[in-house]
Amino acid sequence: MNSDIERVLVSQEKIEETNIRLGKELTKDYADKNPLFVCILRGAAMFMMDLVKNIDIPMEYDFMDVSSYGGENTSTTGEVRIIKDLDTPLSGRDVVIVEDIIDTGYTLDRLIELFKTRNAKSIRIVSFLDKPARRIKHVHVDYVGAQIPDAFVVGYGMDFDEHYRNLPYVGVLSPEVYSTK
Ligand SMILES: O=P(O)(O)OC[C@H]1O[C@H](OP(=O)(O)OP(=O)(O)O)[C@H](O)[C@@H]1O
Ligand code: HPA
Ligand SMILES: [Mg+2]
Repeated sequence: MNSDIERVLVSQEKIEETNIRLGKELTKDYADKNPLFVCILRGAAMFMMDLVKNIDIPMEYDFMDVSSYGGENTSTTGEVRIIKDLDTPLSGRDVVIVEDIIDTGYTLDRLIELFKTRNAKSIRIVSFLDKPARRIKHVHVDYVGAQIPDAFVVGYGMDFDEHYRNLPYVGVLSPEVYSTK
């Protein structure tokens, strides 16, 4: 295990199981809807690619890049910047927003508001992780992989200062790593 990781929260095995479960639920709920899955870069990229392999219906996907946690920060600024917008029109579409983690809820709150103005037919959220203890903006998360305690986690797409995204599991980052920065 990476020495900067205090403990593993979601193992590779558990990740696989979770993606199979979520894929089945979404396959059932979106049959005949041709949903548009919207991956929120960069954190959700790894989850999205695993998830869609478990979805067995016609569907499309697109990517959007937004950011709120800058550089060496473990807390949000509350300001959500759009770095890359979608290429697909949302009007009349059944949209599924794919996130890696919901923390304060600012990112999702902003995205839901924006997608409503683009006349999406429906908007649902699938997030690999949910950290309810830190929620500021109340957003309803329709599909959740796992709830986690209030700790800064990395791996499986999630970063600290752009590192650790490639870890194949989710782990709690040792506080020494960011307190000595
Ligand atoms: O609920 P919130 O407090 O808004 O936090 C969740 C968001 O923060 C992280 O993204 P970040 O903005 O750090 O960018 P990244 O995905 O490129 O790492 C994470 O991937 C979520 O998108
Ligand atoms: O715990 C976290 N880890 C990485 N990125 C994040 N963005 C919000 N919360 C987190
Ligand atoms: Mg993100």
